[in-house]
Amino acid sequence: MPLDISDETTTHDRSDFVVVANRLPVDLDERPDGSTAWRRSPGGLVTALEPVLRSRNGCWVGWPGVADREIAPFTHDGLRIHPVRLGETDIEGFYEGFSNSTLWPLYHDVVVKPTFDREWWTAYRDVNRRYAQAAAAAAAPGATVWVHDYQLQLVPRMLRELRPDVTIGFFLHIPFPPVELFAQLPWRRSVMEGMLGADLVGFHLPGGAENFVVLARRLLELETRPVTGGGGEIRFDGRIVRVGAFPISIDSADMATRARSESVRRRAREIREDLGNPEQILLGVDRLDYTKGIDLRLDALGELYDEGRLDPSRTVMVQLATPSREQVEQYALMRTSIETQVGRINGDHGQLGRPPVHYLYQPVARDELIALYVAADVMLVTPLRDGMNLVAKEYVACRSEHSGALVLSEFTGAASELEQAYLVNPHDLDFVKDTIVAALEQSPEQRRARMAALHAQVMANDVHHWARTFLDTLAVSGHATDEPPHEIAMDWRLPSTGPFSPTVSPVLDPAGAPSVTP
Ligand SMILES: O=P(O)(O)OC[C@H]1O[C@H](O[C@H]2O[C@H](CO)[C@@H](O)[C@H](O)[C@H]2O)[C@H](O)[C@@H](O)[C@@H]1O
Ligand SMILES: Cc1cn([C@@H]2O[C@H](COP(=O)(O)OP(=O)(O)O)[C@@H](O)[C@H]2O)c(=O)[nH]c1=O
Repeated sequence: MPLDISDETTTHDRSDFVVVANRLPVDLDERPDGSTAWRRSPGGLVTALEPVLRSRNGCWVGWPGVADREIAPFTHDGLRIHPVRLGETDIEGFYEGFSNSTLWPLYHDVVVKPTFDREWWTAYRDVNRRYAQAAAAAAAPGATVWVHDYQLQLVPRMLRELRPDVTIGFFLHIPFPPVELFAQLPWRRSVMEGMLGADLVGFHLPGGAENFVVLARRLLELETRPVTGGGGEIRFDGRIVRVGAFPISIDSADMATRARSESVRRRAREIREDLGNPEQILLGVDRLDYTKGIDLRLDALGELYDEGRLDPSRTVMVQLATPSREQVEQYALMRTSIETQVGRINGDHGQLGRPPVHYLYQPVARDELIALYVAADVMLVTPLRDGMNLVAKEYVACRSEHSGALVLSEFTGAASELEQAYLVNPHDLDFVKDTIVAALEQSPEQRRARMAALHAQVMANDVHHWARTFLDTLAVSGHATDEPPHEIAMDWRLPSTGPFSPTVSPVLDPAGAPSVTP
């Protein structure tokens, strides 16, 4: 039933632009002495959306990262925040369970086996309803509400029921899987219908958009129309839902400016000294997640030292791993396994005070991270699957002088744009090893040519461009009526599917015959 928004006493607190995401941009840090402070939340979604919200003066609806805290709306560092309360059992069923032990592995190519649990689904549905209610309360009449990511796929439809007056965008930050994988989900129909509550559904890559349209046709038997270049239109519930690809990015100019600052340059020199002035520094920067391929790059490095192809006194590696989803079993297992690998390499190849692998399991502050990007000669980004991977773009943005090299997995969204990187299949260990050596040994001319092309790409396609193209398309998509789907110019699409198009369903059926029963 639609929500009554006529209450004059509350409408002044409502926003014309509302971002809804599982996490707020800041987490509440509860310290052992009982004091609290707000600190930046982990992950690329926050990195990307924070500057967008800041420039559009909207409000952010999300969870403050701790259980059972009732916090009234407030402003933090110029950002308007609307916290959503989650209890311990919500966190277990909705966040650790359905979001991160069902959807996350399913959408990332079942890198680990997803668990299908009916109680988690109930928790997911209940918590999605709470987010929809919070968004409905925060949105001004006729507002634009932008819902984000796999944790909140039911929110668009629930929100539309509460607030038919608002325009709703939905963006998925992780890969959207092919039909064969998605069809495993027992609640596949409800999830699809939840997302179809939006006026515009966005993905990083055309492959994800195409998978979604194919599913709408085959699973829900909806009328769809593909649009040249990926995505399309879907007729659902008397409306036209648009679907497209919008590759996310970073605040490139801000990153480049910070990287050029004297304080960051000085810190980069100190880091090199602290590491014992090695000739070359390799760098990995990830949330500690089994999708990121940290283990694979350590395997490659270990073998290169074992075989004498790299000298541990001349080439060292820094691996930052932000703690992530620590209550989920697979993450705890991955941590143990990575730390065993680091210990093995350092045990075999280190000297007193000179470990070849410098490993930190802690979040690292922004300026320290940028100094590490500036110090690193080769950046290693080797996920098995990743929606985008902003770390790759951040490293490139920091290389205004066109130095350094990026080794990048083909299975990241970023690979479709960063074609001048050293692209690798992370499963091909010998190729990864050869590529790391090639990146370290590249000539200054090769280095400059590759990095100049990469840097130009990232500087020209920043996060403001991403937000603008999505929101401009949403503005013309909102409240589309039930006319037959028509050909539209998708000039906001990604121009190419990149070197490898991993998420396109191989069973795309132009005739549209449903082969999956709902
Ligand atoms: O909130 P957490 O469970 O701690 O996880 C952090 C975020 O991880 C994921 O990030 C994704 O978004 C990035 C920006 O689009 C993209 O570059 C990356 O490839 C994705 O993995 C997750 O999707 C977010 O919801 C989380 O906040
Ligand atoms: C390790 C580390 C990272 N960051 C920042 O986190 C994001 C990571 O975004 P990405 O898209 O690469 O991947 P996920 O969203 O995590 O799946 C990026 O902006 C990093 O700069 C950080 O601030 N501090 C850290 O220690």
